[in-house]
Amino acid sequence: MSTTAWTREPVRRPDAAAGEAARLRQQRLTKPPGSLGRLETLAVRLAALQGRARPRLDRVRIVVFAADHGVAEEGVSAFPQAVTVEMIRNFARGGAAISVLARTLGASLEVVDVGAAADPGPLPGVVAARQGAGTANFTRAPAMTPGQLAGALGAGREAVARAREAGCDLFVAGEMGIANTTVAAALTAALLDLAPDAVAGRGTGVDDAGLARKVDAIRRALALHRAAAGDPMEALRRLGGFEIAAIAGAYIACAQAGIPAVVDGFIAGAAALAAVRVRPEVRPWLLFGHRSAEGGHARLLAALGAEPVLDLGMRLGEGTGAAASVAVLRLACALHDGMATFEEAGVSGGPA
Ligand SMILES: O=C(O)c1ccc[n+]([C@@H]2O[C@H](COP(=O)([O-])O)[C@@H](O)[C@H]2O)c1
Ligand SMILES: Cc1cc2nc[nH]c2cc1C
Repeated sequence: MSTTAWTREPVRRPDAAAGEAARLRQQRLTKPPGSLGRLETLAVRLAALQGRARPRLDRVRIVVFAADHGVAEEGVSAFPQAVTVEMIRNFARGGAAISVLARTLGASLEVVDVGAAADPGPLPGVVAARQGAGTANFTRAPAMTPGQLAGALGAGREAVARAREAGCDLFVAGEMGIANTTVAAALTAALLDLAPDAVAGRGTGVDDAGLARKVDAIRRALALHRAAAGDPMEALRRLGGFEIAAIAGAYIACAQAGIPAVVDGFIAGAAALAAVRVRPEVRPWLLFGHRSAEGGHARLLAALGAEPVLDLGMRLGEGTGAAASVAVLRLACALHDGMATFEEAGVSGGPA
């Protein structure tokens, strides 16, 4: 039987010397100091995380974790639950937004079924790590049993192990799960002690009545699981979801393996919050790809002290916002690696 003991194993520390070497190189490149703004600091950060003065993003791994949620029966989504498994098939056929972004970036894409309500059966590029046919409705019971939580966290860890084996400069976790904005909002509210209406948004596009049902479902769930709020692992078990726990597990495993991860939108952000609350040393390994349009994401980012790379009004999930940011991160690395120094170019006014 799987356990969560591995989540307490040591986490790597970023390489301060590689970061400092990258910072000094940035000062010598042919531009006024700081003029490339965050393209400079992102390259320096990636250098420290990858332990090399010239970071590279040649091998990007994207993993979409998919699962269903018992709370969907409360009428909190604009779409039916069947969309989760239908989208798993769409990922497998290469027709989803993240499929296009992965192809365009030359990134490898894997899908992990952590527990959609319907079993899609064997599909190319889809790993079955099913913990059940969706979680329990958390307005009535804990979302997961301890065994399911351990299995879901382990599914994330195993995805990182496969990524590492394939060679991985950067890990992107995406998610797919009808009703998971309700789950992410409940978890965020519990971990940040916020009111349900401060974190609930329209998700896939619920109307006013749907939003009211969502706020009410979160309110009832927080009341039922009140005692777990101070224990992030228990909050994740009671108020989380299979794909959210898998992503939290993946972030912890990335920090243990020394692989930087780019966090996607609101749902991945809630997983990041849970991972950081369980293991605060995970935080330096996380870059934040974008600010989602979903209500609540801005507060979540603020609580994590995170400044996202992009703000494009996206709210799709699947890892799409993080994947879009990879293009910018690659530009940061290319500038850092390819620009001439003042000395090389014979340009005056460089550092002494
Ligand atoms: O990533 C985000 O910020 C985001 C914001 C809104 C919706 N989503 C996606 O939409 C689905 C959840 O929306 P909902 O309305 O069913 O809770 C799920 O599959 C997510 O990937 C994702
Ligand atoms: C079609 C569709 C695609 C998605 N991708 C992520 N969440 C989604 C939700 C819906 C409804």
